[in-house]
Amino acid sequence: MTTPNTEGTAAAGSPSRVLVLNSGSSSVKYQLLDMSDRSRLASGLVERIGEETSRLVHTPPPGAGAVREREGRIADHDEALRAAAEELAADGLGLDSPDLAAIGHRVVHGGLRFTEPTVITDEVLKEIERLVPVAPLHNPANITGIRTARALRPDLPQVAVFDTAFHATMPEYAARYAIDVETADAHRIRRYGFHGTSHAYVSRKAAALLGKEPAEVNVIVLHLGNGASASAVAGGRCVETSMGLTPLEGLVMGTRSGDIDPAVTFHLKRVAGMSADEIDVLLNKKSGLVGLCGDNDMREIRRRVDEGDERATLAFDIYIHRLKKYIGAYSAVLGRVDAVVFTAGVGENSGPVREAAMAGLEEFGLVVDADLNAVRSGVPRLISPDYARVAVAVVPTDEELEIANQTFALVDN
Ligand SMILES: Nc1ncnc2c1ncn2[C@@H]1O[C@H](COP(=O)(O)OP(=O)(O)O)[C@@H](O)[C@H]1O
Ligand SMILES: CC(=O)OP(=O)(O)O
Ligand SMILES: [Mg+2]
Repeated sequence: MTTPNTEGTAAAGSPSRVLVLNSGSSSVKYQLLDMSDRSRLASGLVERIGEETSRLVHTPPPGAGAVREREGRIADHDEALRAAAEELAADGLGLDSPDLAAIGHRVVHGGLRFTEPTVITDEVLKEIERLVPVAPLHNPANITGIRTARALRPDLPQVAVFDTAFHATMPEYAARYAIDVETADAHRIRRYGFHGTSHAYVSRKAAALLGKEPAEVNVIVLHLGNGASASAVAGGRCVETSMGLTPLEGLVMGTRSGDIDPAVTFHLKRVAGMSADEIDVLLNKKSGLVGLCGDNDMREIRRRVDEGDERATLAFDIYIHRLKKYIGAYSAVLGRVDAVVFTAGVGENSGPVREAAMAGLEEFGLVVDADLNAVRSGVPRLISPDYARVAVAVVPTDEELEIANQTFALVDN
């Protein structure tokens, strides 16, 4: 890891800050980090972009005042980023600062080509655009973020860090679908996997929590946010993950179905008369937890479960059942499992999800300690008892820090 030189002549005053943009389909998370000590200077979230009820929440540097909020329509990701830039400027941390070394962007789909952090040129941007059909909810937002950031600071290196990159090590037998090889290859149809920045960061942190090197451990990472995915990481390398050509395959998610029989789509077209676009919206935005019970926030679902609500209970049970199938499958893929690790919004915060997902898996060496599971904390921690054969852990993810590290490593030379 490079530590910027703050003394001497050549590097004196060399820029050491990185702005990270994590643009989702209807949100932007941003963070400004000082890479000399990896501290977070300011951060924020713009959510419900495109709706009347958009909201920006900005956290200024420690000691520089209270969290600020703006409510009211923010039309698109361009406007969102400009609003974020205004908030940063109000803290004296504007994008025009000479201290800024680079802007790092989360880009969800990197296809076959991008398996490393990449400085964004016109040609790279074109390739990210070409991948829109396989990440229709995500790549367009990432592209808008890149365009606006380039317009605001055309002189600055902009770096793309890809969700797919960490999964590029999957063996061919895990990455390939069992469909006609020529057709698959002609259209680059294969399993790419997503949330890779998180799976990489969390699997490394989990090894550290066990007092081991990443190369020494096999872990199953469960990234359970609004989008959700599992990965099997053997000795620091991803060998399996639950998302595929697009972020639709795998686990039950907030609004996405995860695995279904692909024939459901022909059936919807032939029998229900739906178009490909309508089926896309159904499976990506109106399915998963929201399709099953009308809510996609796990807090609300748990509240309803506790009140005895049948639809919420069934939705919860389907979510947990799918998780268990993946834990079992990935245990078999790995052969030996050292840790099962929960992360992201649901994984980090929902004790009931962790408890239910581990229930009945004692034969796999998986046990959760109820007291440890009830602890609320922002640091990596074990929730399994000492005697358990396999560690169960909660490791908060930090995609922004990981993107900042990869971005800075690329530009700081
Ligand atoms: N205290 C909590 N208990 C249970 N679930 C929570 C809690 N806080 C957040 N969540 C869940 O986390 C989800 C958001 O996770 P996050 O990782 O931020 O998702 P994304 O990055 O996809 O927006 C929410 O939709 C909600 O279901
Ligand atoms: C790839 C993906 O599903 O991302 P998110 O969870 O941010 O929607
Ligand atoms: Mg996320």
